[in-house]
Amino acid sequence: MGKGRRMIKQGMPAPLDESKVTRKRKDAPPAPEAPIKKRKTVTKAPKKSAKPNGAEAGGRSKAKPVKKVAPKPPSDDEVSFSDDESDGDLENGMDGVNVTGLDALGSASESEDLDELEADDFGGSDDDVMDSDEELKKGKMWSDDEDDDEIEEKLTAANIEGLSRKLDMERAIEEAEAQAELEEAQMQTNIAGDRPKVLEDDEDEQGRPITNLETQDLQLLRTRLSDTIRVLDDFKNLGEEGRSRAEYRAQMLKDICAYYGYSHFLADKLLDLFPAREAFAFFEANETPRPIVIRTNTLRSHRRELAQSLINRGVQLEPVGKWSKVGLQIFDAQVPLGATPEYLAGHYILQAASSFLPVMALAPQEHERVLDMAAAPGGKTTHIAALMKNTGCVFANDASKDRAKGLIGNIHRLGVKNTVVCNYSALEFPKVMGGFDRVLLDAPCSGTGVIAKDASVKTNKTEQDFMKLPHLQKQLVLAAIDSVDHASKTGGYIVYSTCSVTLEENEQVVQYALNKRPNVKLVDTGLVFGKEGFTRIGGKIFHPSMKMTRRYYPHSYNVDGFFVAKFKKFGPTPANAVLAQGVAGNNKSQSNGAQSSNGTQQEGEIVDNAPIVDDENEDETDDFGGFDDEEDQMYMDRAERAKLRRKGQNPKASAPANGHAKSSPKKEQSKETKSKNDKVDARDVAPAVVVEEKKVTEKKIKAKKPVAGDDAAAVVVTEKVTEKVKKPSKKVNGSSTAAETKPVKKSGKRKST
Ligand SMILES: C[S@@+](CC[C@H](N)C(=O)[O-])C[C@H]1O[C@@H](n2cnc3c(N)ncnc32)[C@H](O)[C@@H]1O
Repeated sequence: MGKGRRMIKQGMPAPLDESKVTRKRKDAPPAPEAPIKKRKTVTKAPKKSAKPNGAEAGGRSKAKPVKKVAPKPPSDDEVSFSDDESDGDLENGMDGVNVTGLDALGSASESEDLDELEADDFGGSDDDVMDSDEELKKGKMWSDDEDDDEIEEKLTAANIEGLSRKLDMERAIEEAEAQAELEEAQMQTNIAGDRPKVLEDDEDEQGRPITNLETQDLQLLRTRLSDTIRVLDDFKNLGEEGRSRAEYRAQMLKDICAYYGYSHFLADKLLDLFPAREAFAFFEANETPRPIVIRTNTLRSHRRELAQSLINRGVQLEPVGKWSKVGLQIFDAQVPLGATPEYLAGHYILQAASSFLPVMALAPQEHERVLDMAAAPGGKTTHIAALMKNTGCVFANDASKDRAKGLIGNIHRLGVKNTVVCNYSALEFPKVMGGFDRVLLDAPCSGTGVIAKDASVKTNKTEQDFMKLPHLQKQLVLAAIDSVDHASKTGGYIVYSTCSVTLEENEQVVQYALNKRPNVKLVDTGLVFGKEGFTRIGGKIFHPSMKMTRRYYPHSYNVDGFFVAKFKKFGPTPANAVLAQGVAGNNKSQSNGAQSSNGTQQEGEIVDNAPIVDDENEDETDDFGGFDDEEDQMYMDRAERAKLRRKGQNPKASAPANGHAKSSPKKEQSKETKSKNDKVDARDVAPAVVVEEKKVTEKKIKAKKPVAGDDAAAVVVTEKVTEKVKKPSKKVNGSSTAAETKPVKKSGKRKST
């Protein structure tokens, strides 16, 4: 038995061991009161145990140590949003999609329910809790960005005292729980090596096994679950004769539904992701809340100063882990964390640890232009702005006007000054604006990674949701890719993230993007922990580079379930992208594509088409088949003439600087002898040409739907907005394309010097 999950450090844990899986607290014996150094703030009272699915565990009367109630903070993402937010706000394809109560969306967000702060979660004192003086003196607790020499004991002394008292108390509770569990296991579990009798012999008239086990008998259900897992772990030796693995798996599925209260459909989907034992750990971890974490807002404070202030207010905390320089894990708070003076002054934001990860992967740089496509309530936007030190420009967009209000609130509270809030469906990008150095798409999702926070996900997700949501996510990820400037000097990156663990919303979406956009490739996220994305699972095969994506699970890292993928865009968006989608799957190479193991293509995984091309061998093929050399040359020549005119020279009198004669020598070249390099030049030069055509206009950045009165005014700025330049139709592969648009360089771009 381990310590309560709220005490387990977030980040890389020890390998999974069932004995360490948090026991359901309903099973916990009454807390031994005597050995505990009782603190005034911790009240103990017997509490009725509850079924994991939320129902009362009938008749079971085991008491458990009762929670210390911390005042609930006005969770930053909940304050301003109504649950009944109209779907009309979520345009384009969101209708009828059962997105996890948007309040819980983005584990992301800061919706930890502080009422959950229970005393019995503060257990344990295992090694990974850094609380010793030794470590403190070595300066291990505070991150590299802080001056180690200044990690004074005075900062931590109060904290340590409180922590160690709590640890003593929790250790006693955990030991009692562990002992009870051991005794129970000895009584009820088959002795290792025996073949457990798990499957029922009796069958009903239709030949289905009759389950005699009362589903209400949680204890027996749990025992059977653990026996089933033991058999599945060692089927050869422990499986009953004449029984198949599938039968055991079916039994496990049934028991999981009964024990944890999942729909059959969702439990089946989640079970498919893991080996049996790990699946059990996953379901189990979803029954306990993740630790409360705050992110220091470095625009207004330093982590050390913030920690000191909160410790002075009686908050027990420590750095979230070495992987973050700004996170603080809260173990106990005697003040409402959402109403401290530090909170109100914007020194921190309540934010789940996993929500740091996409922004860390995005790694925005100072002076860049960054788009956060689905930004509300702004946990990640404000993190991005802080990393950029309020320089450059962040466009924080959300389709929900109500949620955008919360986003604006957070932006103001945290002192963010480089951000423009907009209210579009992200599907409208890059039409609204393009050419970003980096884009974050923290996509709307089913929330299967945040079940601990929103248990309704267990039952309210339907098969339709897992069709509609991925469909939207796929469209959004293409919009994200198309909004990035592949030629950005500092960036050219797209990060896609969800707080879901399903394949449909993660690897399949990423694979779809790879298939549809051969001008992107997956790159390392730079995150120091996380499991590799799947390259092969359940008959599905994904591109080998998928292992560069990262998966996070509650049972592995004690963080919300999460997925992070990082793309690098290395070529312009194919002019014929839309056409390519139309004819997808017909032909050509599968270099980015996925195939099922039997070689058949699967929906959303396969499609196209053009091969991936590295920057280096861009000259090998015209990947997108959409460049018209003559037309490009015309633009280049026109740009050259305009440039000369600007310099006061007569373009007719002098030859263009690039050596092309006015009449374009390219026209004289035969198609066969055209250099492929010319095409690359054309791509590079084309945007500048458009600038010459003065198609960039000065506009008010569209807070199309004004979002929040006075607040909105503060974040709406005047910017130069990209406009599209209509290009004439042209032939691609012999067929006429629709009139295409060409992204235009924005002269308003504020670049790093
Ligand atoms: C996971 S939440 C974003 C959390 C946010 N990134 C944060 O860290 O606070 C997903 C968001 O997507 C928004 N959304 C849903 N559909 C959208 C669309 N088509 N375009 C833009 N935003 C959308 C929802 O309103 C929701 O706020």
